[in-house]
Amino acid sequence: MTTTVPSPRPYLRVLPAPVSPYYSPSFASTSPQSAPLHTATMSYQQERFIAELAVQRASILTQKVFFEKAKGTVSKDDKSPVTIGDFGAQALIIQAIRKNFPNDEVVGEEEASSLRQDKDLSAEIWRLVKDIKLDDAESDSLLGGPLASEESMLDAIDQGNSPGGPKGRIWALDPVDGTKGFLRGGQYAVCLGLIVDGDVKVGAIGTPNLPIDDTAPIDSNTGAQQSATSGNGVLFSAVLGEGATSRPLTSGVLAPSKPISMRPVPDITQAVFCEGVEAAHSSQGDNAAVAQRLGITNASVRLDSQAKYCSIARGAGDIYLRLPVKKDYQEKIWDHAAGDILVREAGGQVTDIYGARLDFSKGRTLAANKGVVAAPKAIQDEVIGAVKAVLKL
Ligand SMILES: Nc1ncnc2c1ncn2[C@@H]1O[C@H](COP(=O)(O)O)[C@@H](OP(=O)(O)O)[C@H]1O
Ligand SMILES: [Mg+2]
Repeated sequence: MTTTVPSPRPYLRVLPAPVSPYYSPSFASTSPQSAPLHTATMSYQQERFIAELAVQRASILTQKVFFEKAKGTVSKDDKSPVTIGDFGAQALIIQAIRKNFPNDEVVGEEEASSLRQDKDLSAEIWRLVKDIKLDDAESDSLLGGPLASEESMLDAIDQGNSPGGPKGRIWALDPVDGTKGFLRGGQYAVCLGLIVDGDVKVGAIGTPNLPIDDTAPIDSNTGAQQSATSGNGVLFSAVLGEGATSRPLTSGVLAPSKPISMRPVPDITQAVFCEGVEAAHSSQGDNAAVAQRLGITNASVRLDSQAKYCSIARGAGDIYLRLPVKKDYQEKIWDHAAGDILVREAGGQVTDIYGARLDFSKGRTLAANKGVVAAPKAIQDEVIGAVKAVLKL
């Protein structure tokens, strides 16, 4: 690295450096107006830091809801379950973005119209949201401190209404990705990505139910039987050109981070592939046919949410297959932005079924792509070849 690293500032709060040689602190400025830290090799550090803290704070809320029995489920128009976790986490994260990057737009999964109709649910979410804070006061105030009122919470949720597109700075936010896993008691993820002029630059993902140990093996039960004291929870992040990291989720200052990378796959038949739990979201039959064509004998690891991207990025799996079930389904940018940059910065490729990069410039959906295939760079072409053969592309 050739740039001068700015001296640590008072707001730069991470836990004490471990003995590990991997320690790499985040840098941020107190406000977007302060002296820019952006240099050729230090770009987006402030965005990464705020994204990590915001995801960490929202994860405190989702974990609280996760361990409560009644998750306040209502139905959206598309009948997918929405919980108080989704709404609360979206409000908290958008507040943090507005505080630090007031001119940025947000493409958020949720909108508050149904909440405005359901006063009881709105009040219940507000009771929860108003008490959520990082237990480090400085970190919390960097994110804007508590929201002022129930109305400001609803307004924050509605600020996730950007149409997206090819120009400007747009955050893609999935406050609780894998809602079905969340309700089932399995994997879910709090996901935030920054897209600049159509290209993902920053990603942060909180996975409260993944093991902290990057080398821990995963299987389809990973994340089941969570307890409030099981001590799991990981915060992943990446910046374009700066690599990918993981660190334990905490309830205050950021923990020290470690770099992560995909593992080499010298023999593709030994690869482990991940897919979604929900058969409606990707074709498990086609995924299996691709694996078979590649000679993979290991059973698939089924995980909800972008925990799949996280798992392959840290070498706990190798390939992520999301082959379409419905021809006309357009993947949503918030389901992939953070995972895309995480895997690419960990040494992988993320493409659609044709081998084309995901195109985040098309609005709220990946309108130019079909399905998702992610793998280490060295084997991506081989995987895409198998996908094309199976799908007869
Ligand atoms: N027919 C479909 N094909 C692909 N993805 C779909 C889908 N219907 C819903 N999804 C998306 O799949 C996401 C979950 O992915 P996965 O199955 O990998 O856990 C959902 O996110 P939410 O849970 O945030 O609503 C939702 O946006
Ligand atoms: Mg989602």
